[in-house]
Amino acid sequence: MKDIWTKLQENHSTAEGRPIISLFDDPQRFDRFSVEADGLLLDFSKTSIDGAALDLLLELAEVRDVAGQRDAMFRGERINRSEDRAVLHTALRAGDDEPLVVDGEDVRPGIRKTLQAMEDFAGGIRSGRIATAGGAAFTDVVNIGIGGSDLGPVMAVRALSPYHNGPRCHFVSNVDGAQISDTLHKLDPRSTLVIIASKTFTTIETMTNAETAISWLKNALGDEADSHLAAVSTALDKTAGMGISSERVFGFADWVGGRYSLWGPVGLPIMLAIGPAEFHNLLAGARAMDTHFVTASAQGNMPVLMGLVGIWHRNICRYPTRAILPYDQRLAKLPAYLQQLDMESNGKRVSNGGDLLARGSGPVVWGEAGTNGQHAFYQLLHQGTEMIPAEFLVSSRSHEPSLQEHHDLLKANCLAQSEALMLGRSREQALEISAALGYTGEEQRAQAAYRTFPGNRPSMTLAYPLLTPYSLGQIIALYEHRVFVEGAIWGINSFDQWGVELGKELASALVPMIKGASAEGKDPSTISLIRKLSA
Ligand SMILES: O=P(O)(O)OC[C@H]1O[C@H](O)[C@H](O)[C@@H](O)[C@@H]1O
Repeated sequence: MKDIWTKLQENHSTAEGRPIISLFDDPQRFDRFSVEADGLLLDFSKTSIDGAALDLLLELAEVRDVAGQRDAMFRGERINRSEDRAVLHTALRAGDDEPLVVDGEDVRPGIRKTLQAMEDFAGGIRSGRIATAGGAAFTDVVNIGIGGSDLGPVMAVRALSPYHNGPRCHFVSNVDGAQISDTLHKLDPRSTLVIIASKTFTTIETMTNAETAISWLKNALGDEADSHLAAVSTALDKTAGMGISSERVFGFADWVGGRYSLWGPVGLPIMLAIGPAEFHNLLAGARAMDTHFVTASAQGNMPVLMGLVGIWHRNICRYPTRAILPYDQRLAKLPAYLQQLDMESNGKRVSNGGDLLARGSGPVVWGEAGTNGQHAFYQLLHQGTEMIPAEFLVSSRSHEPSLQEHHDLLKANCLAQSEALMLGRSREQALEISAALGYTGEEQRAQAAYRTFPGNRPSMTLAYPLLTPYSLGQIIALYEHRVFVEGAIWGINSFDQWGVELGKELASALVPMIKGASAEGKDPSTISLIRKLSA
């Protein structure tokens, strides 16, 4: 019997060259190839997936037991096999009283306690009750962290700027002294709170930046610098070693992956910026998406369908990348956030069991806020030699009602792009345009070729009412679960990240060589580069 992958491949080959627009001969196309959940709409009708392909994809999800794997995650089973850990970021936003036992212990009371501690602290800083060494209210917060201890808060704080009513938040991630220097330069240590965020509290970039920031505080405040510090980590022994007092440390457990951690203490800058009540709305949005993911049938399940479209594009159409295109300037950091979420989770070449994968896994994820991207790389999307499935995000309403003209233009541009990608412009139309411009003969042919758009390029559009804490929570959780669905189908561990280790080890060994120690044993390229960089 043919396996589903073969059947999918055959479906694809048979339909090769069929215009996506022809699929709309089916008047039900939009309804069947879109899904709504709690105000969100995901339209994937502008893809080459037809009814038979969708049925096969749904069968694939069933054969791969996506639902069973999902339930195992929510139950707290140790699905992160290589690190022997549960995966329970969903528990941070569950708001649920039913016991959830991990390692013989109900984790719910601890989650509630930490959330309460975050609220007390954030509330205190925001009201001025927790004051600076000089007795004033903090005006600025600097979050020092990298990867999962940076990208979530950076993305969400920026996304939710209309809700900011707390201290200004700044972020330092890169070990490049330029970033911390540029950040601290514009701040006053006497009114600045520094949060050191690191799950492991060993990450060299964060530890180096933390030391620099602590010295900066100490130079201005002496022994009182401690009252301007807080930490977020799973390694409470290490935070104590840095001299951060325990009531300023917000812990979390190792069953929260770094790139899934903004729902707990790593989200402290978000709570400081928008306040505990709005932070709860962020959690509520994610919780609603969790409930949808757990309860909706596969046919109407947004993360499942989004994941299946991803599988179709990656494994059946063999497109190596996907573009994230938010028509929402406040989501400008979403592509960077999703790069870590998706590529660190699913950029794997071996299965959960340690065998080489038979087919491609996670694609390259990249993107930029629309409309800026239109004036940069969309040329390639429309007329380049690569096919790049595009994922548009756009809201019905904006936070700027007095600037309605802007939002109308934004929406029109978003829809124009998915339409142009799908429909393209035929050679006949292009010839007519060239003729109207006065070109004839060979020149008309060439001018028409420049103006021809092949079309038939797939896209999905995620539409949401307005970018609020609630809808942002829904959107992030949607993408988390989409990554989960794809990883479950590929049979990989989406929750480890061994691929980042080798570079870290080699960097530690190279530091003395950069400082002048012998580089003997290194390859000739590295030796020559050390010499050049030491000059
Ligand atoms: O939070 P930390 O322990 O400092 O880790 C920060 C980041 O660095 C690591 O190298 C991982 O690749 C990321 O998954 C992680 O988010």
